[in-house]
Amino acid sequence: MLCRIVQQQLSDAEKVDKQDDSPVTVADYGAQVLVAWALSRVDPDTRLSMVAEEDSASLKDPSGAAMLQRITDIVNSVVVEAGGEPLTGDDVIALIDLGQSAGGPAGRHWVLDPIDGTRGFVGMRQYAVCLGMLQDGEVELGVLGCPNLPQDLITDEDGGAAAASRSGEAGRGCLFLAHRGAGAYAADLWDAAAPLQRIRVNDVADNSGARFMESFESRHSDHSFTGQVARLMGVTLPPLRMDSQVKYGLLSRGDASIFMRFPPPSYREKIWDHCAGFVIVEEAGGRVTDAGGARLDFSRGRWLDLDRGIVAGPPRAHAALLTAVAAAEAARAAAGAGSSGS
Ligand SMILES: Nc1ncnc2c1ncn2[C@@H]1O[C@H](COP(=O)(O)O)[C@@H](OP(=O)(O)O)[C@H]1O
Ligand SMILES: [Mg+2]
Ligand SMILES: [Mg+2]
Ligand SMILES: [Mg+2]
Repeated sequence: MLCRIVQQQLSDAEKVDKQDDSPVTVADYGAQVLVAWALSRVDPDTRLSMVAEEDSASLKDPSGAAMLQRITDIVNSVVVEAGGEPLTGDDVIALIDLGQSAGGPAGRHWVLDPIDGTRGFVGMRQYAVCLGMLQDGEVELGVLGCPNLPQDLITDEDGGAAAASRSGEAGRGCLFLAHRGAGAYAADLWDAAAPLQRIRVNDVADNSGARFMESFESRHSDHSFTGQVARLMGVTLPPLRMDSQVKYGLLSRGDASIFMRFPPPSYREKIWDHCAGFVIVEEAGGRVTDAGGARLDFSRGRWLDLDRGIVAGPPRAHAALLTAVAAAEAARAAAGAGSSGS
């Protein structure tokens, strides 16, 4: 709800000042504080170990005082409504700092991306609040809150209308959740009493009918390489380009059957960008691996160690993906060798 309020304010303010991206900062921090606050409240006697994206350094600086006040105010509007005591600025900093855990293979760690898809949030597109739970190195729980995502299957060819945000519009707002061994589910994000619906990946028999997903931002994933892989797989539909882990939700629900992410070689993936989505896809019957076929390993701390990129899909499509990636790389290497020799 906090994120939805801020995104709405952002769309109103956009007409005034396009350069001011401080509202998104308020929402990133605000969501991180609220999740840490809610988890601490459930289990007040245990100090949470949390691996989260945001840190409080800039808020501790005197120049961050006004921002800290804005965050505290908006967080308190939600805390008070939930029956809690208002938080002070120091409480807010302490809750943000819970997110500095190093994670690792032992014990319980909550993994949080308070707003995944920040570019989508600012651009009035898709974003997600993403929370996972690691227990002794394995992802046991995952939750994705997707305020702008259509509740119905996406049927338009390129998903363009679905990718764009319709904040507050009826039929938008999905919650995806999974508990290892107990399946993956979807529900109406705005209705806590809504029934959970079991979801499954869609293992299409013929890739020509498959839809593939990738980042909206070409800086985050090489669109030309993924297009080449899709062609080699026989995919004919245009890509569905969306921000954030909503893509893992859509894969789990069967809106699309192929997910690819090939960032620049120097980029290191963070665990909070994939943790919640990973267990949801696996519990929906899918696979999520690096381009070499190794299952993602969240037990190594705040980062993932990957071979090139990430590919995901139902078992049959996933196997076809690994083959096509290898073929696309071989073709690229051959073309590179050819051009350097000429
Ligand atoms: N050059 C890059 N390559 C790959 N991922 C990047 C990137 N720069 C940022 N990202 C990550 O991509 C995430 C968004 O994923 P997607 O591309 O699927 O929308 C960002 O999460 P945040 O928005 O939480 O910062 C960020 O962590
Ligand atoms: Mg992220
Ligand atoms: Mg984020
Ligand atoms: Mg970020």
